[in-house]
Amino acid sequence: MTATVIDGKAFAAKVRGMVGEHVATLKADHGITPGLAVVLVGEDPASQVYVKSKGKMTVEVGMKSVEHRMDADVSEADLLAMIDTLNNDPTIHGILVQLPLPDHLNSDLVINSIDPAKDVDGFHISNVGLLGTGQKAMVPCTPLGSLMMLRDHHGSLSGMNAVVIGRSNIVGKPMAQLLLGDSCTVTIAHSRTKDLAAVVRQADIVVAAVGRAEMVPGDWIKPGATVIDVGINRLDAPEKGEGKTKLVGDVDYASCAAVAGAITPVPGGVGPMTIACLLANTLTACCRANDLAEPTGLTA
Ligand SMILES: Nc1nc2c(c(=O)[nH]1)N[C@@H](CN(C=O)c1ccc(C(=O)N[C@@H](CCC(=O)O)C(=O)O)cc1)CN2
Repeated sequence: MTATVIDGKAFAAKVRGMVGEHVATLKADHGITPGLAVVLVGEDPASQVYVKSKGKMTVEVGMKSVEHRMDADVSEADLLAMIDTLNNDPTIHGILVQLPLPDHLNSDLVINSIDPAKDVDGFHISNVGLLGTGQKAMVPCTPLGSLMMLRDHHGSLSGMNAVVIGRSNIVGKPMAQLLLGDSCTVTIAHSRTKDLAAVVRQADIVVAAVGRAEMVPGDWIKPGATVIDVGINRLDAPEKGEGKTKLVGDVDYASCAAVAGAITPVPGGVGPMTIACLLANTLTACCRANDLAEPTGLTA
């Protein structure tokens, strides 16, 4: 079997198109422009690229984009003061603090200082609790994007066996909650799971979010299963030339694609959906703040 490749780049472009259309209607009918503020602390090169990309795409869908760059040694008090200002700014509907933060900052404290209604990352403890209890929440972008691709590919996920490899607060745990919400039978596996291969072989849906390059081989995959690869790992690629690198996921793509029914590539799979869903979440937050109908097909 050769798997269908789920094209996250194309899907993300479609989602951004839907967001853009809804934003145009919000402006025309209500005079409202959704606003997203992104806070970047320090100079991590990858974070700088992601933040730049977020700003560009925010403007492309017609939203207001604000970027705040703070020095790597910024005090926690100054960062919290910045978030407080954004919490109280009526033109800002979404606030995101780019992760990871430098070690001297308490990420939990910082995230939990964001107004939960503006927490477009869905990382605030209130949103975690709302999602876990099946209530209306802001949903983390990477799991939301993965769910959208799964729904698009399968229609209903009801009754499917899903195995999520990885138990991070950002991907693994919310992904499991979302799959449960769509009536999957969900297993969360991790580095200490006994006989991980046997657990993964039971899955109709495998979500690999373990952060280890090419960890899942094709002989762990049930024939015909759908594989969502959340990993983004940069490896040296001397075969491409001196000093060159390449991106790989958490699954061994070639061997998994030979067995799976469908698979997301890296790059071009889940990654682009993360920013598309950030824009969708900002739109959702703006609609909720203004008591307007939420966009359909862009929420969990
Ligand atoms: N506050 C947050 N911080 C971080 C998040 C997040 O969701 N919220 N996620 C990641 C980084 N990230 C967005 O912030 C992100 C990662 C990857 C991609 C992406 O499109 N990747 C491409 C490859 C890009 C490349 O060539 O390097 C792909 O997979 O095709 C978008 C966003 C950590 N921090």
